[in-house]
Amino acid sequence: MALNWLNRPYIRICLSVLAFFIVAALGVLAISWQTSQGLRRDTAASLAQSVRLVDMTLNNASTAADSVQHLVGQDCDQDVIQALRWEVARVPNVRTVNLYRGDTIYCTSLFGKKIDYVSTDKYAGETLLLMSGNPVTPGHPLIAYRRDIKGNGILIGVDGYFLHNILELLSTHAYLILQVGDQWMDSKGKIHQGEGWPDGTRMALASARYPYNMRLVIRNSDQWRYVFDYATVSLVLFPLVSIFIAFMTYMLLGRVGSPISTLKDALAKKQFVPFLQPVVDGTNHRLTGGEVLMRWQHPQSGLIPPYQFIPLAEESGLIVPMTRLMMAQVRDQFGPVAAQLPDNFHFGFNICAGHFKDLTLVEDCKAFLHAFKDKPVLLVLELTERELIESSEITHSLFSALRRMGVLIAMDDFGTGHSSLTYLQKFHIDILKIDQSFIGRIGTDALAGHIVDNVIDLAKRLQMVIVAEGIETQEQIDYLTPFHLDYFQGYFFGKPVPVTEFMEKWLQR
Ligand SMILES: Nc1nc2c(ncn2[C@@H]2O[C@@H]3COP(=O)(O)O[C@H]4[C@@H](O)[C@H](n5cnc6c(=O)[nH]c(N)nc65)O[C@@H]4COP(=O)(O)O[C@H]3[C@H]2O)c(=O)[nH]1
Repeated sequence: MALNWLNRPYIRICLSVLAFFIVAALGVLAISWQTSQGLRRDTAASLAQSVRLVDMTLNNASTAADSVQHLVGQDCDQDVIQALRWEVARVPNVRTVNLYRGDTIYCTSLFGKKIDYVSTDKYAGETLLLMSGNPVTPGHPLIAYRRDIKGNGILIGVDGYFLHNILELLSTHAYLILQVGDQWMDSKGKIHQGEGWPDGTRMALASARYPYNMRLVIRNSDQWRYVFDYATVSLVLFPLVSIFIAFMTYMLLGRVGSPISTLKDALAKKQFVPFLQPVVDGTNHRLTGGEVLMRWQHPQSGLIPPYQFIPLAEESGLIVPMTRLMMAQVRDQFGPVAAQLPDNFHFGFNICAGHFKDLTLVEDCKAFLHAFKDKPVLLVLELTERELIESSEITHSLFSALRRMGVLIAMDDFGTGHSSLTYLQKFHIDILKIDQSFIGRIGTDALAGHIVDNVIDLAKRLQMVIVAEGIETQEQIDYLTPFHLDYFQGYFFGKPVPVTEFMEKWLQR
């Protein structure tokens, strides 16, 4: 019961929403950790790969330089020009091969003899220069490779197309650039000067062979693109898992948190079953009826006695449908074998104040008696003295309707409560059931015997049918016999048993 508050709708909704956000947050954390690790790994691999590919491209320039190195300082005759052109044709990625003296180019593969100025001081590490184009192909980027041999040397133009292809291919999840000195090329092949890279996490790798760096920037947009590309399943799965967990939380709180919901569930599954205890004639001890006592046939805990669930059932109002279930089960099981019941057999059902709120009780009693139309039985409704029924218009019309049908009313646990004579008369009580606590005192001491005598005496004066409950010993029977009570009930005659056992033991064949 202490956990009942968990069952309140808004608490259940709040906790379910909380469960949703906790699982979703864990999911977001897991996805972002997983993808950021993956992204770092992939971009580091791209960086290393880009350096390898740019090195390979520049190696071609170096190979071409090796081949024409012996021509450095020679005059620019046809053989030299031919040799330079031969390298352009032979070596991949190489666009031009030129010879220079000091700061002047004097022999080129493209134009043969040509005088042009070369700004040797702009070369990074005296080896590489990024250019956005040359006079022949302006706007077409290239990288110049220089090999200097004591003031003279070779300049090789490497096509920027290959380089920006490398950048483009390897920059799927980051902004990748090739940096030479203070110039850099982006993946579109555009040459920039100075800083100006986008914001984000930066990584860099320098070539071991040539004076350039590959740099990359992981932008926020890259992170998201990576998440959508590589964590699609998790992105779909985590919200679904979160919704499932929230749903389960809601359902479990509904069950675990509330014993009332557990009772409701048990009622829907018809786990409440009737047990019957015989009621015998006070003189000849022959079977005259049976009291229907409810048991909970729990799938895990086994048979649960009424004191563990009846109070909550009464408090929650569930006792009404539970009793209706008892009546229906007894009706359906005994109806077909009614012929085997002794004449005027009575069925006693425990009824609490909650039943007297509307007229469905009348309908239930009518249906019950109808099932025994070929071999009529008596129906006794037992009201406990501890919980008195309030007198109202509806209770009076209910009692009148019940009386018209021949239903008998018994006052259970007589002697323990506070029912007055007026009360007993107002509700037309037919039967008094002397509480077992009085019967249990028989033979214990002289004072106890005195109290029992008085209760029996009071019951007799009220001139009602009397039942002595809780008879367990022969001594109690011997004590009660001279009082000529109408009925006896107790373990001495029989304990409450399941319907089938009751039928086997007590019904005539
Ligand atoms: N020690 C001892 N006990 C004996 C003896 N003879 C009978 N009893 C027990 O006394 C109780 C008699 O029922 P109750 O006074 O109506 O008291 C019932 C009744 O108030 C309530 N109850 C049981 N079934 C229902 C039901 O269907 N509806 C409602 N509203 N209450 C029920 O639970 C109470 C307890 O039921 P049970 O545990 O079945 O306990 C039963 C029965 O097993 C005996 O010789 N010695």
